[in-house]
Amino acid sequence: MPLTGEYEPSPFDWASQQVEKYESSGGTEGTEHEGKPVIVLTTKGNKSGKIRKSPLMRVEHDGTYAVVASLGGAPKHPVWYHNVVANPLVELQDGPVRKDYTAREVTGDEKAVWWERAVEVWPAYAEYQTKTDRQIPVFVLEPA
Ligand SMILES: C[C@H](OP(=O)(O)OC[C@@H](O)[C@@H](O)[C@@H](O)Cn1c2nc(=O)[nH]c(=O)c-2cc2ccc(O)cc21)C(=O)N[C@@H](CCC(=O)N[C@@H](CCC(=O)O)C(=O)O)C(=O)O
Repeated sequence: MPLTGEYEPSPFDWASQQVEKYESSGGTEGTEHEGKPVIVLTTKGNKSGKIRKSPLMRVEHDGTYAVVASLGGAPKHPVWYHNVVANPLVELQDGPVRKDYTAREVTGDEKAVWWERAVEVWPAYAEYQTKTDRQIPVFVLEPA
């Protein structure tokens, strides 16, 4: 069941413009960042109830995805993290395919496996983690 509510574009112009290009092209344009694949995560605002969309690096294994709340190694989590914690039912668009997923934050060995997969796709994640004491969260998204 798709998330419903009023869509509020990100105030980060490059992010909202990438979402716009991604969605208006049916997932055929705006699907990369520095040559690497990107997905669009749709979440429900945990305070406003608005629909929020975040382009994120694509980390996938056997039909399961992971999203990494890195925000470039900033001291605080991206706010979409709090949306997912509050409302684990999310949507993920990968190219032309958009589906519902249930997100859960992973820890320990399971996180280590997904972190390795994430760094393989986007090595900068490892660098981001060295920039902050914050443990960069990873969610695994399983088909809802
Ligand atoms: C700027 C802020 O965005 P954010 O949710 O913190 O997310 C910041 C970034 O993570 C987000 O822009 C990502 O898309 C950036 N980004 C990546 N960010 C990552 O964290 N990981 C990635 O792998 C990643 C890849 C990526 C690739 C391409 C690209 O263009 C951007 C990429 C934002 O949207 N703030 C809104 C509020 C958004 C919101 O969700 N509000 C909630 C309340 C949230 C709360 O305060 O609890 C609500 O509506 O209820 C505002 O200030 O009005």
